[in-house]
Amino acid sequence: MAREYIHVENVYAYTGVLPGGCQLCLRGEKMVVFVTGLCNMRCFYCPVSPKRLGRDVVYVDEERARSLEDVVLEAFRVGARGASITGGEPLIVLKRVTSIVKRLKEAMGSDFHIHLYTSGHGLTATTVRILEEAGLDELRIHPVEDDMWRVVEVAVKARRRMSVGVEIPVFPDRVEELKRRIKWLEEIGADFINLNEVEVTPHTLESIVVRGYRVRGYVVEGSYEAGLEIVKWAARELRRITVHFCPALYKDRVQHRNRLIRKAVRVAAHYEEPTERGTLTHIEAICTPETLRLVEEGYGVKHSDKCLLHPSVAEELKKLGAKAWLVETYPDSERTLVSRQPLSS
Ligand SMILES: C[S@@+](CC[C@H](N)C(=O)[O-])C[C@H]1O[C@@H](n2cnc3c(N)ncnc32)[C@H](O)[C@@H]1O
Ligand code: SF4
Repeated sequence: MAREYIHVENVYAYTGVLPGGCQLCLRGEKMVVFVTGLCNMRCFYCPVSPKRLGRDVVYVDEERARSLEDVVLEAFRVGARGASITGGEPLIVLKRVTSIVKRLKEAMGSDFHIHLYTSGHGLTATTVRILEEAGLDELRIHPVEDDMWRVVEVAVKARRRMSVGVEIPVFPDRVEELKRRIKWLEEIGADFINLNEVEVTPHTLESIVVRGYRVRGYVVEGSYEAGLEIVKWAARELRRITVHFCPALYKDRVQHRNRLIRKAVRVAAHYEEPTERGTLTHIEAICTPETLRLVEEGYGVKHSDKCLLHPSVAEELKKLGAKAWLVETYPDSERTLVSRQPLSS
């Protein structure tokens, strides 16, 4: 009998039980810990920004982290209920990964769900145990070369409680090969495979196109249809393994936006208003006796020669003819500017 198959256009398609990490990610409750930009692979489709790839730097969401405590602080700040650890190749800095996993579990509680991405390069039964003992909940392997698929079997055999699966971009000319691989994954007892719609960035465009793929917008044409076909096939043919397809539009629009919204709501200062896009707005006004009065009444703060005020006083400022701007920023610690418009317009 065929299994249930769930498809919400541009959100997801899956059969089986969604991996724990994906369930939290759907709600924007996972923070992303980029543990190093170092990587010994050279995937032609690698989406990691050239600003990070090859550099041994740590970021949490979009913030640079310089210590373990920076990572924990961000988890508290955004109210994360889990984390995904990625890179570069996280296993190159295994010690850093285990310290982060242990510290996050200690600070956020044992229910805080942590998954790790790896190409599997250098992954052995010992590494799997080390990761599991640190508290890792889920391992997602991206076998970059044909002979690296066997690493998945090593991990499945070595794990005791951790969930182990594969996560790879799905190229439209590899559907039949992937079906064969997924059948094998089910046989060896892997828990899931996540198929990503292939994303294209300005720095991978050329290397993707020279291999004969067509690009539409920022994805490889046919990747969406290939992902859906594989999920439908798995619902019909397989019994146990979860097969999940994650469209790029969903990742970009929903996942990222939900994460920003959660962060904006948590970090907003008393003069900032979170928007439904996950940004923050405030009013920047030249300090005058009137705007300083609004500061004293609790609507804002004085910042050098400017008053930063809550958008709820916009109408009053317009009536006063105050020189002011409506400012929209991202909720990051730098408050990266999105737009700045005169209030009167
Ligand atoms: C960028 S990698 C970094 C972690 C690790 N080096 C790895 O390859 O798994 C994180 C995830 O992105 C996926 N990925 C890589 N290139 C992609 C692309 N162009 N589109 C969508 N997903 C991609 C990988 O399969 C992996 O699951
Ligand atoms: S293994 Fe991961 S980080 Fe390294 S090049 Fe490939 S996709 Fe990029």
